[in-house]
Amino acid sequence: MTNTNVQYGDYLQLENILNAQFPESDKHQLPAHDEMLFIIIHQAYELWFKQLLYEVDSVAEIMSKPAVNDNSPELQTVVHRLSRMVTILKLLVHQIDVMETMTPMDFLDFRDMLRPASGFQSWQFKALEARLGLQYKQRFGQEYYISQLKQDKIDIIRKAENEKSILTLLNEWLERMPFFEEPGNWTNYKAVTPVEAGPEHIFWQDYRQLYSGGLAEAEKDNREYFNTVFADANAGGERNLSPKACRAALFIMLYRGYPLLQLPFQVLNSLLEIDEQLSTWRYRHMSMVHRMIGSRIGTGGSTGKDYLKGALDKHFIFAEIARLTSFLIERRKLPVLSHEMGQRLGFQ
Ligand code: HEM
Ligand SMILES: N[C@@H](CC(=O)c1ccccc1NC=O)C(=O)O
Repeated sequence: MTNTNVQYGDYLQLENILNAQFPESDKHQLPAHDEMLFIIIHQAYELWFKQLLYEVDSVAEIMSKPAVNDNSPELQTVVHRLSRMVTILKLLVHQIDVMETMTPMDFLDFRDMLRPASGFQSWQFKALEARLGLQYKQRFGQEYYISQLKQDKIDIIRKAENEKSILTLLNEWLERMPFFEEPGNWTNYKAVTPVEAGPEHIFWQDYRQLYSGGLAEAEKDNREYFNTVFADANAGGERNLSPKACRAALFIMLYRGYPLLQLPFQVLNSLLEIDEQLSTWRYRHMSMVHRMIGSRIGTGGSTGKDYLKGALDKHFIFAEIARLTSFLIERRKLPVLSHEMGQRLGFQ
């Protein structure tokens, strides 16, 4: 056994973190009991943001490798860490309950002393959004984005924006999915609908026709929408996921029962859950803000609740994955894959 003498308090740097609460109300000698809670809650959030960033960075590192094997321990690690992030985010959503034990009148006791501080200055929160894939051009209220930040913190956010985000890495990973380009998987494919020889892959020709056939009259526009999302001719523009990547993601969702597609499905699913938890947090934060300060402007100078509503509506990161559910068809109508493809995906 290694001979050590690590002490609890030293190890956890308790001298530092337990002596890091300095209420403004004390400085002004205008005691406000709830400011201690306000500080500690924010500190707890920032510690968790740090952990989330640590997990995101590690996931990005694994996904940056030229080939992440779909059935490998590496993908297992990605899934495991993404689910950990989901669990942490759920905790962060619940933590709002504790904040809400403070009443608007108790908040007013110290609110004015905080200006211009606000959550706007949480560079870790912004870096987290950026590392996941939220781009500057997509942000609501760009005028506020870095308005309250000092240059060293702006640099941290810019650096996070310039690294390959999880969304970009997801696109690259999906594009590398090999199954459609291996002819042996498709020679014995039995199309359900009449297909013609042509440039479009037999599976997608078949699937497009199956999908169109199942649409209600009022949904006929979805045919065009299908092509917009999946046809190579429509690559580029504002999209983060290419048609090829979208085809791979849809295929994973459709055939997730095959062993080789189980982990990839969980990757997609955890990313959607991360988006959902972040959005739940934004919603709960916004409602809390409305309850706390009504329609007053924020200490950070924004319109307050209205700004937060705009961010809530626009800051979805994995929306292009979420919208793929419009293109699912019933399991019982799914084309049966060839024996060769079945073997390739792991059923013997
Ligand atoms: C009494 C409780 C709170 C109130 C009234 C409140 C209010 C606000 C307001 C008005 C804004 C918009 C910026 C501004 O103009 O000030 C904002 C932004 C923000 N707040 Fe809070 N907040 C509260 C608690 C929290 C907590 C506990 C956190 C946890 C870290 C937090 C994190 C943030 C973040 C990250 C933003 C930026 C959001 C974005 O740009 O999308 N806030 N908050
Ligand atoms: N923006 C809030 C104040 C506030 O919540 C806050 C102030 C200082 C440090 C963190 C804060 N939390 C989140 O915005 C307000 O306008 O009341």
